[in-house]
Amino acid sequence: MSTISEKIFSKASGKDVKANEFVMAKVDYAMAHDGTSVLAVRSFKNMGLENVWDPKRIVIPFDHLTPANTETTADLHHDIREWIGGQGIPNFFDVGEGICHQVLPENGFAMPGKLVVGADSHSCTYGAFGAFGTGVGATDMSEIFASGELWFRVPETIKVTASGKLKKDVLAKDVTLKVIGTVGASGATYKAAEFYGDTITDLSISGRMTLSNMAIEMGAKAGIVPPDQKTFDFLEGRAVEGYEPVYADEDAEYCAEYDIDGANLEPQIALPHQVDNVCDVSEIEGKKVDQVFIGTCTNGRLEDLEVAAEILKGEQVAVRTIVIPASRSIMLEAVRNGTAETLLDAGVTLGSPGCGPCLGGHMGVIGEGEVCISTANRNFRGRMGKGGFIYLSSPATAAASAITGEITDPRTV
Ligand SMILES: CC(C)[C@H](C(=O)O)[C@@H](O)C(=O)O
Ligand code: SF4
Repeated sequence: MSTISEKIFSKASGKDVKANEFVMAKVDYAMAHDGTSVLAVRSFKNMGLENVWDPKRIVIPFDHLTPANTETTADLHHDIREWIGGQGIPNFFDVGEGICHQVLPENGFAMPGKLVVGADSHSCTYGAFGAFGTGVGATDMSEIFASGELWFRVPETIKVTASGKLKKDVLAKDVTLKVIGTVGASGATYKAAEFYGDTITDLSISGRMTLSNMAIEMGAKAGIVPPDQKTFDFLEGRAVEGYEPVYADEDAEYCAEYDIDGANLEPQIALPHQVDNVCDVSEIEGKKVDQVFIGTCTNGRLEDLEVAAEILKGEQVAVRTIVIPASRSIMLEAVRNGTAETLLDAGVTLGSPGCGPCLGGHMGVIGEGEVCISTANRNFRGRMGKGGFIYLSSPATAAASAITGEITDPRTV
């Protein structure tokens, strides 16, 4: 009678464990990016350590401030590159390769049954593949760099079931926002979520990543989709090693259960400045926007760019619209299949793969009082620029709003 998390932690700690037990767990893959590796490496060196536990199990993508925005960033990138070279870490993804949470799955590091820990809160994205993916702080990451292990309290699990076929232009992001609006921004604090129901199994891998990615926005340690044939097909020829899918037992214990009506779901939007401040897009249609941003580890995948291109085809954007593919391979595919051309024809600014303006560092920061509709996962006050207002939506709603210059239900354009 175990949940997926209890089973993964049992395997990772070598003993049968239940929710709320403390365990020392062996980490399968450890990730830090340009932002957090700086602190993790500093802490690693402060411990007087020389060599990491296993270079092959560490993955470092540069994505947050790439290409470097200031001399300070360039210097930090330089120092980390040197450290990576010195440690012989083979899985280094430099400027332009993409966002960590896209790069790891694309390169087969996110696999069913594995414990994948990242020094970034959205490491829960790997749950889309049936892994226990979770974020930790940079100093915890330095412990993993040193020993390959970290202590955890095995989380209790909430069960979220979404049923019914989604209507046209209602996307994975709308399901995700509905889940967060229902559970609340702290409704799953220190718990894991497991996602069930035909709405979820019908989602593409990309859509499942959107859902798992935002598990942390309801406080969850992990957001796990049980692996199925779609997962195995995606991992075929990609997984870096063998894996064993893990499923919950029929009589697994959940601390709370939520049901989502997928069939009657409308396009959703999160209003400033809280991610669970969610309503139907139709309720706030007409609100003027200054900028549209389509990208991030939540919605910067090919499918998202294609949805936007389909809506923008033959149209012109009314406001500045920034599209940033989540990885180089996505960008390449978008160039090859004409998606990039359609977007550029419509007046879009195409950015190089990475986090872009998601956390207000560069490439589309907004000004005082400005409104941005974004496909990202967070709309905290000041996140994309002091005094700005962020609305979170699907790429369809964002693209429709780009045409009109105001928040627009994608079914009306
Ligand atoms: C910079 C990093 C630590 C941060 C995170 O952990 O989430 C960032 O990726 C974010 O989305 O705010
Ligand atoms: S795209 Fe945004 S949410 Fe995702 S890792 Fe980068 S900064 Fe964090």
